[in-house]
Amino acid sequence: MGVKRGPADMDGGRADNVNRPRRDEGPIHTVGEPEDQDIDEDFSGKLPVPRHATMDAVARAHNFQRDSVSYIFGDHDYTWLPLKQDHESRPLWITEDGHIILEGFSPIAEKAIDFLITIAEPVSRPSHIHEYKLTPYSLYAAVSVGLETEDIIEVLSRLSKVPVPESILGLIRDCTLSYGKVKLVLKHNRYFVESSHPEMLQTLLRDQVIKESRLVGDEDPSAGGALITGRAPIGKDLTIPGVKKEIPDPNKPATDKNGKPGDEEIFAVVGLDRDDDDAENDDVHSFEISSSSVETVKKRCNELDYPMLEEYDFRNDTRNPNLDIDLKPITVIRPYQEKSLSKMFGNGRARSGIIVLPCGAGKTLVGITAACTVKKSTLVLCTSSVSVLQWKQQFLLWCNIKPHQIAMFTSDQKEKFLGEAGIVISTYSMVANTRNRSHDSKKMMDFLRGREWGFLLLDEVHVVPANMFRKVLTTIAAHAKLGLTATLVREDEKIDDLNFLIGPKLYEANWMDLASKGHIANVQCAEIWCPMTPAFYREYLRESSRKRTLLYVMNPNKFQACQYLIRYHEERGDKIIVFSDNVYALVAYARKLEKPFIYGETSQQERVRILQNFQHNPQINTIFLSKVGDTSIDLPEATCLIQVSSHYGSRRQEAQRLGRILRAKRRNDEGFNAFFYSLVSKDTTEMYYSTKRQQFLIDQGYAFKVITNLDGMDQEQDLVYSTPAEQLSLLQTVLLAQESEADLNDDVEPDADDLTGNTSRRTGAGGGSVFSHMGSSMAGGSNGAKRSVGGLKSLSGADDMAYVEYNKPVSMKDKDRNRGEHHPLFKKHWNKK
Ligand SMILES: Nc1ncnc2c1ncn2[C@@H]1O[C@H](COP(=O)(O)OP(=O)(O)OP(=O)(O)O)[C@@H](O)[C@H]1O
Repeated sequence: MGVKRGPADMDGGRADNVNRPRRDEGPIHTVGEPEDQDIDEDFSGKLPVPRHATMDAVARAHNFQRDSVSYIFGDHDYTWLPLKQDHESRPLWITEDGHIILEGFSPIAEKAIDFLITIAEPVSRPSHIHEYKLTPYSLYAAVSVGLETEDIIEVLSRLSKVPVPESILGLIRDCTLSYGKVKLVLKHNRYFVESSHPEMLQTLLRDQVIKESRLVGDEDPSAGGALITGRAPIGKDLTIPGVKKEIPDPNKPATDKNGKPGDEEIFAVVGLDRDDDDAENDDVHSFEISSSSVETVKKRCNELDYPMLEEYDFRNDTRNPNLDIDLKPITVIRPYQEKSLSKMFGNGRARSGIIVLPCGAGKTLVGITAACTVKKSTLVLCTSSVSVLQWKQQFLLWCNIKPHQIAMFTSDQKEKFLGEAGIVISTYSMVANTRNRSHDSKKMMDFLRGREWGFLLLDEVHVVPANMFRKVLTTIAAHAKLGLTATLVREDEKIDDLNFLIGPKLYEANWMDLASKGHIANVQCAEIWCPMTPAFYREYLRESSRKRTLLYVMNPNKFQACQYLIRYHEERGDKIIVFSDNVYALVAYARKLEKPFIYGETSQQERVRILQNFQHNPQINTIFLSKVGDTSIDLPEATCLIQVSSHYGSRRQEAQRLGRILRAKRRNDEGFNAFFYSLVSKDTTEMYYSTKRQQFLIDQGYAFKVITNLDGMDQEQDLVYSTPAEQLSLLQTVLLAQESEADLNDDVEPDADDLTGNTSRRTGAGGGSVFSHMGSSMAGGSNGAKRSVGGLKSLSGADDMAYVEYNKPVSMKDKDRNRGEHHPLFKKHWNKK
């Protein structure tokens, strides 16, 4: 996807073109800017022929005339689609390949967004135009949260400016008709494939793979492998009380004459749940499978188009003892936290799946509230022992659990809870590790393995390798699983694995939406281009690739930009975190600028001392952190982040880093903005990586302003490395440094679990959004970067920038206005103020 390019970078001979980011790779591209000339020249007025031949044929059949901007859209020029007569009152287009383009400014956008995130994957959500994609998984997720085939089709038709293509209708029917009819149920520590449609089970059993996974004999030897038949569990009293479902008329406009939302009943299907009337009266049939083949069977069922739904009827589970746990009366969950949980507990049972919330939006409390709802023994798995401790503290903070009911299982602590039910918090590697277990660990594993867990809470699911999940899931028998993450992106493109290992994505919050409502901070993002000094650049062109990294990170102009930004923001009263993945640079910068720093080898005592000073001492306003600070450091005082070196093209790391300032305490102060700067050495490979890294955040609607010249820096006194002699001495030091100093993978927490593997050098293909590759004019203003000579004052909102619109202070009233109906399960925890 993206901007179509002319033959092989025709401007390759330009002097400033060394390692220039490709135009179609990211935000350093604004349609209409002089830099686009090469594209115009390339095409010399001729319009490119789309690669998608069928699409083109259809376009021709519709007498479609391409216009002067068609080339920007390439294959994604859908202007030929026949519009309905009253299209202006409808907010979206849907294409044959399942892309949905939504007008974010439509009066019914908010409701349409609720519907779309339930049925489709958000691809890109800048302020004015959103892009979504329908996929089989997103449709499974829609069914699993209660939507039905015809509801999806009808609402989509009502909202669409164009007729919903036949291929999409087919996709929706194929993916939704059989989904949810077959369930995976855990009973008495044994797994059963269950359905009220015996013919479906018979079909599955005709498959060789499933047949081989079946355990025959236990249930009734005389039946010779016949299905087990019983009554369906009754869950009716737990469903959301009657929202009347009326099938809406697809031809009725979505808004009324005044452009206001028309009849709201079309949206009633969102949040509506399958009623279990049918199931209640039905017999259910099942067969047993072995626990080791659960994953194989799930995968096979997906392939056979009978994806299994995992639900846990926890209220009717009398076998597993209840856990006396509830949120404290003072705990108040936020609207989006409630919404995400209502997707999980929609029909009074617990569905397994993944909830995606931005960094700092309170995933921990979502997990804890889910545990308080299930009220059965819970196992929480996180990525490091630091997080284990934090989870325990958060449980004790938010709910009434007694300390003896909550146990930790790490390399240092191997506790069991007292009583029949309780909570264990551990790390993925403690549970997945099979080698060299100590005696205590073995005993603890027997404890974990020997019981049924009501609830398995999986933190930071995006970082855990699929094979580690497999080990965990085959070792631990859990009824309901909830995965939590902020960034459902992986550079190794293994996200789909999570769908069948954990379950579908149940909910994904919109970052911009939460920022505009004051739940996370507004952030101004900027990429600062620091020219390499001639001497550094000469060596950069000459050196091997590893040394090159050191040269562009240690560029004296970058040092100066960093120093200047620190001064500027300290004077404004900001608290600043400077990130450097490269430890050599981290130490060099921090020492030169006389600031404290923390990296993998810093002792726990020293860390605590530095962090406490940063939080409470007005003299310590800047700290330097290596990647050990990417996650698990909660510093709500921080309001500015400067990145001097980062981990290649990792979109996830960029988002996690941004997360450090999203929780800023001052976020609700009038006009408050947090700042996120990436310092990038110009004309080096760093620019390419930087562009890749920003992709995820751009898809969330963040705008990266590219600043090519920091106003006022040339008049600044006492900047470091300001004389040629100092710069030369720095260059010599860098040239004498070991090549290994350029490594980014050697900085590990002493007790960290190596979960990530080495995905660092792999860079993902980006988010694949049509809009993220286009200029701000296309994406509604807030997407895409604008190259400009920027002053810092203008960055703080003085200029007419796209992101000024996020500066509005948010009153509590505004926040309250967005409340809808509450789910009965969480009503008592809902904001009582
Ligand atoms: N409902 C709430 N009421 C008050 N404070 C809340 C609520 N939800 C979350 N918080 C606070 O927000 C902050 C961020 O929460 P948390 O650490 O759970 O975020 P997170 O989503 O896990 O972030 P990350 O992905 O960066 O780890 C914490 O200080 C937490 O106490």
